Amino acid sequence: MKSVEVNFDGLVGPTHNYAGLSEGNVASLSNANESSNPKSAALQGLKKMKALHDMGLTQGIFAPQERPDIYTLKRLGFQGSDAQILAAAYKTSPTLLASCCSASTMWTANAATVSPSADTQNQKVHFTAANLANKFHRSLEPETTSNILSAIFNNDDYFQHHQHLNDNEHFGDEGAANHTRLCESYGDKGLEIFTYGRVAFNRNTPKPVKYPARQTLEASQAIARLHGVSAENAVFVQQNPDVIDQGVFHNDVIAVGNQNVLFYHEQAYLNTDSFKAEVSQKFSGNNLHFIEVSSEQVSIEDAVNTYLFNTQIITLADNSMAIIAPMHCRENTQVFDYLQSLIAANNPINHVEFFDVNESMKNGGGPACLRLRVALTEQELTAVNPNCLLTDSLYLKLVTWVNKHYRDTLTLKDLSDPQLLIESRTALDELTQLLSLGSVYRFQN
Ligand SMILES: NCCC[C@H](NC(=O)CCC(=O)O)C(=O)O
Repeated sequence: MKSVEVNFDGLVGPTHNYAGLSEGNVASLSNANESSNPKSAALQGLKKMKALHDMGLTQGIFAPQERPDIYTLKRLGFQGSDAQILAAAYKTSPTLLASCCSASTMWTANAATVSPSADTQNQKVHFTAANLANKFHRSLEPETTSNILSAIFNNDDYFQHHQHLNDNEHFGDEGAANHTRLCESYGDKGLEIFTYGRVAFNRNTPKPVKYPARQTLEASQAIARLHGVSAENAVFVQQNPDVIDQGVFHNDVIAVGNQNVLFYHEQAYLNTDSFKAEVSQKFSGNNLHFIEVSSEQVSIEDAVNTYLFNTQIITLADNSMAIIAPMHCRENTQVFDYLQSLIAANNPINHVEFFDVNESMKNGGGPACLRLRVALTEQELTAVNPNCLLTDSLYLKLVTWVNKHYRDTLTLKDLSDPQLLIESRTALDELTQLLSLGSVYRFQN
């Protein structure tokens, strides 16, 4: 049966801001406290979605979450009216308030891990929301993420949803940012590659020294077990701790796969040779392409600054592949030249398109961070909530919706403005109607 890969892009929420919350993420720290432009951020994201839709891909939309997260502030002891809670939280700790206002759910590569039905024992598509336990602001996401996943993939015959892993760093799970899948075509049984940063239950194994390793082996193994992915169809590989210490906080900052292509930096993995041997042995399709980029071609620093590997590799209707890159890759001469040589060389990638997703990049999120890939058979696709799939008319409605509700500048001080809370809830309430999501947010119950 024909299958497609659908990208579900995170719609940027109305409180998008730069708070410097992500230690180990170079862009997040270096842009801390700058003022943001939520309206442009959301429109940039929508433009990318529309462009991929126009290229013939099926494009999905993943709703943002309710922020400010008043419930978390109440749980942490703030009391009174919403306005009093926001004011007191800002006075106590602007960083705490910013954490409860982050629009970080836009990076849907961290929303969940997805195993397509071809890979799983019961032949259903499996979803596990990521617990994102390493960062407080991101640990607020999984419950609503699960609500949204259930509202999009709402059919037990085809879709199975699992509770996020235990909220503890031993099972730190960052979702699809550390998971990629190789396959011949999307409907074939694939090889799922789980990349982890450290082993939680064994202290004597390598790990980064400067920055946190967010994903553990134990979490990756639990996901594979829950999803019913067999050992022959899974590879567990450790990320090179040295590159985590240079700002590669997720594996998708340094590697990306699509079908029979794995595009990665030579320093991405800890034991590259044994990893490649295992992948070659377990990959059941033909013509596997390892596209390995050397440090001489592109340094780790340039990879982190331009997000060369946080690109999307997509398959077009004629079966050729295109690479969807951020503008930073065009502006850096060495990376731009490398990309020209990549598309000219003998491999399936023949085109490159550059996109301005700068508002997201300034928080360390490139094109690949903004999307969650879900490979679906034609039949499964008909079971997906149709209002979460982009059409020309939905695109126009969403652009109008953003222009109506979003601010074009936001500073950390603005996060304590009670009017922002009202604006966000009004916008999200309208959005749940546009996307037919039902009541996925707490304020709606
Ligand atoms: N996959 C890309 C994730 C980027 C995300 N950045 C942030 O949360 C930055 C938020 C801030 O600093 O305001 C992170 O590091 O998890």
